[in-house]
Amino acid sequence: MSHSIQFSTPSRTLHLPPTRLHPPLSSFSFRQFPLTSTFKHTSLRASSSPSPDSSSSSSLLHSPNGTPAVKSEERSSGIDVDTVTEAELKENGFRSTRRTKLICTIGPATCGFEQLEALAEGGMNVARLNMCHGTRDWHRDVIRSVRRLNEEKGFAVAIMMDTEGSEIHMGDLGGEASAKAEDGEVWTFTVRAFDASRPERTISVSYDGFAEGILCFCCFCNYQVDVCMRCGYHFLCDVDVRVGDELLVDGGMVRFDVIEKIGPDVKCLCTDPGLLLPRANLTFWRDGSLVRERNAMLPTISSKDWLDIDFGIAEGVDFIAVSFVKSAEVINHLKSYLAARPGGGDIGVIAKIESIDSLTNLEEIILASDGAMVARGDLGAQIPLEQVPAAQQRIVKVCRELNKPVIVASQLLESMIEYPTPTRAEVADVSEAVRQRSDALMLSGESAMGQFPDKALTVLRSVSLRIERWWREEKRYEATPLQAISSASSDKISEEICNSASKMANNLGVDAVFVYTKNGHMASLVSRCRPDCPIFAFTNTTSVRRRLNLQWGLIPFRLSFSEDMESNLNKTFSLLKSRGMIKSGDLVIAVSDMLQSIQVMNVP
Ligand SMILES: Nc1ncnc2c1ncn2[C@@H]1O[C@H](COP(=O)(O)OP(=O)(O)OP(=O)(O)O)[C@@H](O)[C@H]1O
Ligand SMILES: CC(=O)C(=O)O
Ligand SMILES: [K+]
Ligand SMILES: [Mg+2]
Repeated sequence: MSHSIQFSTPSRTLHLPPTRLHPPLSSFSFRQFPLTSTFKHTSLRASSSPSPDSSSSSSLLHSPNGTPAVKSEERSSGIDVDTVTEAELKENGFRSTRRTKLICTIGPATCGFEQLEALAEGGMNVARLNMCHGTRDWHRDVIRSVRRLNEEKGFAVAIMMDTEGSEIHMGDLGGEASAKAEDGEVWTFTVRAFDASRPERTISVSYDGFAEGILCFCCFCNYQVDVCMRCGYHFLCDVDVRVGDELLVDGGMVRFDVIEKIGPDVKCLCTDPGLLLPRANLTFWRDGSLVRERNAMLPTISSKDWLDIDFGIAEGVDFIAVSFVKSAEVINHLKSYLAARPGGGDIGVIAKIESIDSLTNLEEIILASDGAMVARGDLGAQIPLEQVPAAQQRIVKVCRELNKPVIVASQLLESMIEYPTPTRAEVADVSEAVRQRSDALMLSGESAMGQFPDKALTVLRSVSLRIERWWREEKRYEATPLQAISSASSDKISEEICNSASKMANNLGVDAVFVYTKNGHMASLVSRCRPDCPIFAFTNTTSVRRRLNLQWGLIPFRLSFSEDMESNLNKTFSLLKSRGMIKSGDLVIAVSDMLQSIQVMNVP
C-alpha cells in the first residue's frame, strides 16, 4: 500500500503527507485508528478501480429512501442510488435533507402499486397497515407491493403492522363507506350479526359482552370464553352499559345517550350529529368519566391479533405497533414471542400510547418497547382533549430520553380527507410536532381513504422541511442535556461518543455525520442527539436499513463494510463521490460501532 496519497479534485491536486489520509481536524479515539493510509487516487473512482469486494458492488450501496433507483447506467459503476435524494443532495447540499420521517396508513385510496410508488416518491418512509380493516389477503398484497417497490426502485420503505386490539369497535357498516347520524335520531347498537344488509339506524358492535353484562375472558391466553379450552383458567367479569351512560364514537365525533337496553340491543339517542365510519372506536362515559372496567378486562393482544402477528412475522413486517398497551408486560411478552420465531427478532415493537393506563405506566412501557406512538385519536377519547398536547409533549420527551423513536399520529391533516389544502390550525399542529423533534409524523384517514393522499404527504414534507430549516437558522441546538441511558461500560462509551460527535458536528458546522452500524444502535444514539447536520447511516443488512428509516435525521444506506474503518471510509467516499452525493472538501464526522472513535475529516 502506498503511503503517499494524491487526491484529485476538480480544481487542484492535493499532496498530503504520508501516514494521514484525509487529515483529521482532530481525532479523538478510545482506540486509535490505524494511521497507515490505504487511499489511492484510483480508489476514489468507483468505475476505474473497484474496491476489494466489489464483486458484489451492484448491491453495495443502496440509496436513502424517498426516491426511485437509477438503473442500468448506474449499475455499471456498481451503485444503486435514489434519484430524488441524489438530486436533493446535489442541488441543495446535505443540510436540506428532511429529518422528520413520514408514515402513511395504506387503505383503499393508496393500495395500488402506482399509488404506493407515488407515496414513496413523495417521501413515505414507513407504510402502516391497520389490521382493524381489510382481510389478510388484502394486507399481503400491499406488503408485497411495497417489497417489490423497494426491490425494483431502490426504496427502503418499512412496513408497520398495527394490531386491532380489543377495544370496542363498531362493525364495518355492511360495506358502506359511512353513515350519517342526525341530532335526535334513535340508533340501535347491537351484538347481533346481520344476515343481509344492515338494518336502518343499526350498528353492530364488535364483541359479545357489550350488552349482556357478562364478558368472559381468559386472562392467560385471551380466549373469549367462560372456561378457557386452552388452559382451563377462566375470568369472568360483570360490566354493563347503563341507561344514562354517554356513548362516544371516535372520541366524540358523534355522541349518543343510552336510553334503553333490550336483550342484545342498546337504544341510543343522538345528541351530537356526525359521520359514523366503519370500525370506529366506541367509549362509554358515566358521570363525566370514562367507564374503564370494561376495557380493562379486554386483553391488549386478542386471539385475532395473535393470528395477525403470526401473519406479520410470515410476511416479514418491520414493525408491529401494539394498540391499547396498558403495561410493559405485554410488550415483553410479545418481544419474547417474536424472538423465539425465525425472523421475528428483526421486528421492532412499537407501543401505542392511547389509554389512561399507558400514560400511568409510560416510562416502563417505553423502556420495554422499540418505539412509541402518540395515538391521539383514541387517547383523546380517554382523557380530556385539552390534556392531549401535554401528554404528547411528555411522551416525546420520555422517548427521546430513553432513545426510542416516537411517532405523532392522528388528525394531523384531518380536513385533507376531503379538501386539497390543510387548515392553518393543522399546519400549526404539524409544526409543533416537528418542533418537538419527534421522529415521525403519521397520516391515517388522509392517506388511507382520503381524496388527496399525495397532497397530504406533500404538506407534511414541506412543513417539516420549513420548520427544520427555521430551527437550524435560529441555531437552536439542544440545550437540554440528555440523561445517560446505558449501564454497560461499552454502551456508555458508545453513548458518550455519539453525544460528543453530535456536539462537535454542531460546533464545527460539519456537513454530515457518517455512522457505520451493524444493528442500528449506534445510529439511533446519534439520531437521539438531533445534530444539526444529516446522519448518513451505513448498515450491512436491508432489514436494519428499513428500520432505521423510522428515526429522525437518519439517511440509511446498505453497504457491505468490514471491520477496517479506513477501508470503509475509503469505499464510502468513493461511492458517494462517484454519484455526486458528496464532494471534495465536505466536512464529515465518522463514528462506528466497530471502533470506538470519532474521526473528523474533509472529504478528499
Ligand atoms: N385497510 C383499510 N381498508 C379500508 N379502510 C381503511 C383501511 N385502513 C384505514 N381505513 C380507513 O381510514 C380511516 C382512518 O384510518 P385508521 O383506521 O387507521 O385510523 P386510526 O384512528 O389511526 O385507527 P386505530 O385507532 O383503529 O388504530 C378508517 O376509519 C377507515 O375508514
Ligand atoms: C393511531 C391510533 O390508533 C389512534 O390515534 O388512536
Ligand atoms: K389499530
Ligand atoms: Mg387507536
